[in-house]
Amino acid sequence: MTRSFDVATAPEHYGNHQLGIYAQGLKGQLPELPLRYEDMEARAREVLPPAAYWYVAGGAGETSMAANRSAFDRYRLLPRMLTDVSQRDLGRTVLGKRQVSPLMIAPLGVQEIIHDQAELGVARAAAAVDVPMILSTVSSFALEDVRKELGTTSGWYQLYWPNDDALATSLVQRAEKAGYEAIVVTLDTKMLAWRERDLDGAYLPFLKGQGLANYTSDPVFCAGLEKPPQDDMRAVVKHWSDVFAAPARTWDDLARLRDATKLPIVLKGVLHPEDAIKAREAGMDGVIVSNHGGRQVEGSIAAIDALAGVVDAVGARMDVLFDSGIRRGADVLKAIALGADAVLIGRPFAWGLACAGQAGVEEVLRRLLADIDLTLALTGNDSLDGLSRVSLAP
Ligand SMILES: Cc1cc2nc3c(=O)[nH]c(=O)nc-3n(C[C@H](O)[C@H](O)[C@H](O)COP(=O)(O)O)c2cc1C
Ligand SMILES: CC(C)CC(=O)C(=O)O
Repeated sequence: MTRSFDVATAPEHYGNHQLGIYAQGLKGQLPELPLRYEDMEARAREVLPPAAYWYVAGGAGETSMAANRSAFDRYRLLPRMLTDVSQRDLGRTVLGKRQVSPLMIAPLGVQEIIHDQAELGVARAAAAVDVPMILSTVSSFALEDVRKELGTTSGWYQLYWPNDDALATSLVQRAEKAGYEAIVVTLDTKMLAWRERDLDGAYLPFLKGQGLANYTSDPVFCAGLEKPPQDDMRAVVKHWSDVFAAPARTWDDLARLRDATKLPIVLKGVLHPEDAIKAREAGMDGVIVSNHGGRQVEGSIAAIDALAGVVDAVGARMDVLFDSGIRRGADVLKAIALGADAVLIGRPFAWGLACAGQAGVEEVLRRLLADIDLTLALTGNDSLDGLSRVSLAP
């Protein structure tokens, strides 16, 4: 068996020198990035303006966000002993392509509020560790520019499906032309939820024109403006808010989107098994089980609790990915044991970006990979593909 995550990419942290991790102290590698997730978030809170910090940290209320974490504790790994774990394989096959690990970068909008490098820095970090990146529609740099930074690493494009079909087609076809390998359509954000943290500070970065690079670089979007975007930002924001929300969309509309691109389409924000079946019937290639990190429906089911139901409904026929609450290696193993093909990393990389830009994101991903690998070995497994529900306590 070949080891697909090459630890040689992080020899000073890891590899066959695990004792070295402790001797050296990972903190010394990047002092501005604390090791524990909570400390990393606390450091990000110190460096970010309060409104930006809360935009990332906040949810629609607090309980679903908390449940995304506490629900993980109800699933417990059941380690096995005396198996040969000298060679380990962290690879996963997603949409028919082998990835070196199960990690993907989740689509996070307006990264310029976190760090000047924004999506360009994240793409460079993703490329350094070969973790595929999903780029948000509401990004701070145009999708073509971000794609270039990824080099040979896979990129997927996340579509916020506008109410204008011509604009949707234009965005999707630009993504296809730029070399993105799949389209992710986010379903759970037909409108922004009641988010007290942002309402409190009257903070919505898009209303200041942030995160609109994919729109202002789009010919169809610009055709709806009287002046070039740089000459009238207020008109850009007004037009954006007119096209962004599409509350009337239903499953029937997917056929037009399916016809607009040859790329595989993955629906993000699916929690109900019957919606996963509808996705399959509509010719979709995968679903992402997610509650948007607790940012949309306060009181919703914890995402990890929705995973097994969706896997049982469609897992044999389409890819099922997962996000919302992944913070450490054990979380990744649990999601895979429950049937996820891959997992998306959200807020952890945002804190890495806030604390140390590209280097911070890279470090977050490397640490997570090291933790996944160690947890895999210590549970007696030599490959993530070998995990199943028997890897969890009954
Ligand atoms: C600041 C922020 C911005 C986000 N922007 C988007 C977005 O543009 N498109 C999207 O599909 N999801 C977006 N999400 C949701 C993430 O893709 C992902 O579902 C979520 O972060 C998972 O939760 P976790 O980060 O707590 O693990 C955003 C999340 C955050 C925190
Ligand atoms: C434009 C948005 C709705 C961005 C987003 O997905 C989020 O803030 O959660």
